[in-house]
Amino acid sequence: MTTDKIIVALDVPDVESAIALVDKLPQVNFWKVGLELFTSSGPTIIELLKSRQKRIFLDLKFHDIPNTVAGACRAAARYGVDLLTIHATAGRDALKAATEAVQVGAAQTGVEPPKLIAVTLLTSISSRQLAFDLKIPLELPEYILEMALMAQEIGLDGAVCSPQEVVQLRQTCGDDFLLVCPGVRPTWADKVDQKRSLTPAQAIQAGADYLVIGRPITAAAEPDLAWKRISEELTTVV
Ligand SMILES: O=C(O)c1cc(=O)[nH]c(=O)n1[C@@H]1O[C@H](COP(=O)(O)O)[C@@H](O)[C@H]1O
Repeated sequence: MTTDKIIVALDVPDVESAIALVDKLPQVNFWKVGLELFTSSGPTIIELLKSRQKRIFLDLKFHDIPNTVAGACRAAARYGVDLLTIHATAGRDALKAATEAVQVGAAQTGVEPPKLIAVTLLTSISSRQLAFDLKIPLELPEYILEMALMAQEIGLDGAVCSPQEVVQLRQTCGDDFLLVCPGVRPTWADKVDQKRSLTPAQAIQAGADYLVIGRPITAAAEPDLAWKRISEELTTVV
């Protein structure tokens, strides 16, 4: 089912709000725990999601020296989550250390290692910001491709990119490389801080493996209605 490709971002301040949302949307099978929720509540939310048989994307976007990243990846992999993020800009050595560390961590608790995916360039960054603020001299699509190819060469399972880059990355990185896309906006939702977005139907059509959607659902007056509208949109995708 196409709705299995939607990961809903649990960007809420505490466990109580998170679980209220999870219970309000029983049809959602894949949830993302990110920096806000994990920083406020720690692994409790992981246990609660697991007890409800949910899949989990632990989005902690590690970005540090290889030794520190490896330690964090070992710890995260012990939880038995499905997806885990690291910034590609942590560099080649940190990415390599992370790929080894998730195997070690998972083996320590006898769980499946998470798919490790590299954030290529945050979807809140525009071409202009890439050039003028970050001083990256490459064109944005080329920069994203370089980040994804480095991650793939090192052995990561996939990349986080905006839906606008999916066609190019799919062509170059092939079908086995996971492409996880935030920055997804139905036509009726506000883009807010997302700079490189497409609609859910366009993102799936482009070839995204997963769509990460937060506020269009979680900040809606009626989250279940928002989910239903997105699910209906996706039924139009062939
Ligand atoms: O790694 C991510 O999930 C991520 C990467 C990125 O480049 N952009 C991005 O928005 N995200 C996450 O995706 C979610 C998007 O949320 P909404 O903008 O509310 O749909 C947030 O939880 C972000 O932390």
